[in-house]
Amino acid sequence: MRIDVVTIFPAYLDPLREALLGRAVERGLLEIAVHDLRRWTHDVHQAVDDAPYGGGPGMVMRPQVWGEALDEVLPAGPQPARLVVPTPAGRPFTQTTARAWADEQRLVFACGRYEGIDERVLLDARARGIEVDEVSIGDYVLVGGEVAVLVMVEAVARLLPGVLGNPRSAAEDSFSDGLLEGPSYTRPETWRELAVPDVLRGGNHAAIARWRRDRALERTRDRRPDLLDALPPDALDAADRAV
Ligand SMILES: CN1CCCC[C@@H]1Cn1ccc2ccc(-c3n[nH]c(N)c3C#N)cc21
Repeated sequence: MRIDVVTIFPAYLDPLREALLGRAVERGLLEIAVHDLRRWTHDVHQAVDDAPYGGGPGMVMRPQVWGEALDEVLPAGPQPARLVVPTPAGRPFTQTTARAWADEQRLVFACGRYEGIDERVLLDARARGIEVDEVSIGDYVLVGGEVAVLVMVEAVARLLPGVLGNPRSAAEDSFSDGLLEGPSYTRPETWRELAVPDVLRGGNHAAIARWRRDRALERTRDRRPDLLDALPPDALDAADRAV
């Protein structure tokens, strides 16, 4: 997979060079290119924004600059690509989204700032046959799209073959079965007079699996009952329903 990110703050994306993702890039498991949007300005001030038509607070990002940038970074043509535009007005970005995008050959992220990007940029991309997803990482307001891109790139990249040391991690993590993950423990057996639950030290794998499922069901019911409601009818067996 190749990932391109267009932004006026390239340094915001430096964390993509660190740790797990940095190693995955070094190993050639994915490519990441970050582009400074000001590269496609032509004026001495490198202006990327202008006042909004219709008035209102703040500024809007200019279509000309974004159009030239995306013409170069995301040329229409045979190679399928998906343009992702983070916005608080977007559809929710979920683990399901991450899984779907993990199958893409190319993802291009357009990081807006100010009040956002002129709508015609998205209309033009769609008119050129490019898939455009406007997505939000949560119901709160950020200052720009860069942090959302860090979140989404990590969520997608960790699903790519070979990126995680143990492929079971991605298969078994939170949301994989529609539930939140339960509590985890490691050594020592007792810490500040708090003991690891006996079942986890007992070696009975069936009992451990049952205990973990019960804790995941309890936590999901307590913190995210909406996830329980969204499960398919046959997702919970009698033992689950007794929790
Ligand atoms: C505040 N300011 C005026 C109101 C509109 C948004 C704007 C700031 N802003 C500009 C570009 C941009 C992109 C994403 C987000 C964003 N916020 N919250 C999310 N879950 C986001 C995502 N994903 C915010 C952005």
